[in-house]
Amino acid sequence: MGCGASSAKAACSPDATSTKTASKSAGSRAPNEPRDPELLQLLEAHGLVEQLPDLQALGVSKPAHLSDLLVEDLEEVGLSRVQIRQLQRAVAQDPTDRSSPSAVSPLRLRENGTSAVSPQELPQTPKEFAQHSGIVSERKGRDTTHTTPVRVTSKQEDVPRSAATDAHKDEHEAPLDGIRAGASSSGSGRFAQGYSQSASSSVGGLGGRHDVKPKGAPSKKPPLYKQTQKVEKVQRADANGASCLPPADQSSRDPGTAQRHLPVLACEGVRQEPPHRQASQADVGEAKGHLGGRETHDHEQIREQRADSEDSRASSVGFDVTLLPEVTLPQLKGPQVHEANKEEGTPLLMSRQDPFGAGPQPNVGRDAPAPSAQLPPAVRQRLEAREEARRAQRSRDVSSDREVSERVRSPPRREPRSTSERPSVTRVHTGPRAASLGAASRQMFNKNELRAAHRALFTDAIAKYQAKLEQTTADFVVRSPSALRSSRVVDVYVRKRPLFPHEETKRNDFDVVSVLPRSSHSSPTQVILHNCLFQADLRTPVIHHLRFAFDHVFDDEVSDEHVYENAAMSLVESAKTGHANTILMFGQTGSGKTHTIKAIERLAAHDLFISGHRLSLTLSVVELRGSHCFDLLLPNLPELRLRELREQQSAFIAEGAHELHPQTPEDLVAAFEAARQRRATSATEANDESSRSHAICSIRLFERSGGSPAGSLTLVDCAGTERRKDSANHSKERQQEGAEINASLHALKECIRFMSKRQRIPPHAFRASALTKLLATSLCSETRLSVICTIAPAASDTEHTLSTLRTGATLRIKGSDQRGESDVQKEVLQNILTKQRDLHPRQWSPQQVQTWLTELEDGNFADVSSSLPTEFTGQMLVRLSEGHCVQLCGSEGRGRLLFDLLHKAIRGSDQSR
Ligand SMILES: Nc1ncnc2c1ncn2[C@@H]1O[C@H](COP(=O)(O)OP(=O)(O)OP(=O)(O)O)[C@@H](O)[C@H]1O
Repeated sequence: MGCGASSAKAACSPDATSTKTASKSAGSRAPNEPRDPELLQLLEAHGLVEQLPDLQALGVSKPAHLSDLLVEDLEEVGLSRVQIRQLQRAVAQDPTDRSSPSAVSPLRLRENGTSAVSPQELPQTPKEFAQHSGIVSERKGRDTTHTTPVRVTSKQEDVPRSAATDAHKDEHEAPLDGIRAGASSSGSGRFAQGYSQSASSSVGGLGGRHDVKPKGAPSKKPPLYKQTQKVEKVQRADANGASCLPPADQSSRDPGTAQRHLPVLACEGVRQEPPHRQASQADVGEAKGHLGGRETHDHEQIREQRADSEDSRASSVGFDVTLLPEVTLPQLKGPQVHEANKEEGTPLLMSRQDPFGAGPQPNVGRDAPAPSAQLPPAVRQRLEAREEARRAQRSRDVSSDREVSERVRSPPRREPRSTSERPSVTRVHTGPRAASLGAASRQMFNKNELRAAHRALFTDAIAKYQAKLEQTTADFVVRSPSALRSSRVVDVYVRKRPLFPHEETKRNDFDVVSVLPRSSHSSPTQVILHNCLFQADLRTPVIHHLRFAFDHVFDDEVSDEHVYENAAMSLVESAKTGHANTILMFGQTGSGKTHTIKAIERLAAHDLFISGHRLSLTLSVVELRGSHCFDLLLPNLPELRLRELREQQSAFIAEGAHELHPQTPEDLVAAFEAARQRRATSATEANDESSRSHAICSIRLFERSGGSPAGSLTLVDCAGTERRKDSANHSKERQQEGAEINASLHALKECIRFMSKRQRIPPHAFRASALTKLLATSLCSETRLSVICTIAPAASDTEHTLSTLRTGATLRIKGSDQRGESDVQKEVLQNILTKQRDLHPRQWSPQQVQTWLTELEDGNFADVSSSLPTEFTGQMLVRLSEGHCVQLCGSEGRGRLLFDLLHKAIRGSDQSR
């Protein structure tokens, strides 16, 4: 505490009256008071006789009084820490002092406000005691024996040992003894500071019991600053079985006399109980009695063990230093404490956040000294300074936060501006969003919008490229059909449909697909997709000319018959000779799959019956919608189950599919048409009559004579792959349909990838969709498969066309380039912005310099252009001096004229900017 003997008494006493009395009492011992032989003996034993007068001046007349003094007081007298320590032990072990029956605690006297009260004069019943103390409020109600807790300051050493023992024997007999036994030297110097006692339990007749520590226990205490944590530990240990708190309602009745609770920690440290220790033990004992408590023997052991361990570490004096602050009881309700004990088993006192960050602290009352007050002054000052700095920092933070929040709530007012003054951008982003402002303010362009916007630019470039291609086709390395055939997985054909007028007019679309070669005497096998793009600056157009090679590429002008003859007829013939063949239509929605397969069916129907009466055929048509399979040959469209054939691995059939036996080509075509009519279609953005399902027509051929199967032809019309824009305005069901279509086509592509890589498709790839299940036999190597990829030529369909071409190319060549294209040429077009503006002469390219010179003055300077090096740029041109010009032109007059014209052009360009 750092206060002197008397000041400590004043500071630590709970009420002013008792404090004054205590001070007076302490100071009433005259230095020339008759010397106590025991005191003299004690001081002699420690070589401290010389200090006797000083000690007497401090009010010490017997050994027990030593315990009333602060360590600082003893140091002032001239005692070293070691001597104080030894003295402390001696006093604590002095049995003679304890056994003095006549001894009355000076503290008690002080507390009671009398200078000398003999034990006989003390109240003998709780009620008397309460009335005697003068600070007890009458308790109304049933339990009138309970009083407001009283601070009792009688010293243990003043209490006869027999009385304490009696209290043990019979708690109800001697409440006062119990008080005495539990009384502490509270408020009397540092030795005893803070040790006050709850007398309520003993006053109420329940307490009086206390534990006496066996003699011989070590009595060292740790240094003060080390004991803060220990306080809590010991308190918890003591609290396990009992609460030393009195019923809260007692203390709450009189807040003005709120009792300061005696910390249990005070029990620690001395072998033969010093007053505070006994007081606290009495407290515990009383509280246990009050709560129907248990034996404290275990806790005693714990404390002893701790004291032992601390003893080995402690080096400073721990004579009777108070560590815990006094606790104001009204804040704690008895039942709460009881519950806390039951639940956690430890906390007697509710903890609060330690202001110094030293962990949980006991819950102290408002008028109780803060825990830091118990620390040494130097430590306390340090902590207080630190806390002050923290508080200042916190207040600074709070004020800055408040400023910010006020700014947010009420932004600074601005004078309203007129409409004309208003900025074009009204929304201002601040803070983190400002980072995205650039992106937000930047206009986002759609690829197709850019294509359409610069249609003329791109079509010109494509036309020039096509013209150039006509000349250089021979230079382009084209794999011969025979070379391709050797590595063929399947036959892949590409059919380009014409660009519809409405696409050109409405969407400003243009044709970006070129089929090569264009000569009539060789069949086209290449297709070039002109992918028109803009570079990242959105100013420089660029065209990627992607070239793909296929077995045959059908231009938009070719007839259906031509397509059939080149892509399907061979398979029809092959089927008639006993082979299994499949023609698969693949492509984006609206690209002409149905259109093409319709023509093939019609033409194949005739071819199939050409063989006369030798063959008969059956037809089944099923529709795959998602994972469902429906029979298209029956009007009610029954759903069919896909069953895996046992005899053949990864072969599925639509079980129970209806089979027709058309006898004539017309019957067959009529059956095809009927099935197509039943097929689910709907109008989409890309196609007015878009197929929303996959259709599989299976034609099985039989020998009429024996009925044995001759061959088969499977015609598959896939639903078109869709992009988001194709289904942007679709209903939820339609979008779901589109998702299922894309999923099944994705499964088909996976099978195709397997085919191109290792030929054998694993079963799990077939099982991924109903489409691949039914196509499993067709995708096997024994079956001849022709895939006709249909593509739309519109620039807005570029991405989709590219995907189709890549899939087809992958399918065609085993181990082909992963992306499918065999050649890519990138053509960067002139920057659209620089073209619109007049280029500054220094930006001219060598060609532009040549052109300018050639055209200047009607060709008057054409000879100059030929004399310049080919890499002569505009940058070099603008640096020409007059002398250079004269030199180049060969005459002074022409030279000066050239110089003037050049600088006229430069000035004109500067002015135009
Ligand atoms: N080569 C072509 N010549 C003329 N018109 C064509 C050609 N190919 C397709 N068309 C027309 O384009 C439109 C869409 O064709 P089709 O229905 O065959 O496309 P699709 O690929 O089957 O589309 P979806 O996958 O949505 O069913 C039809 O009106 C069709 O007549």
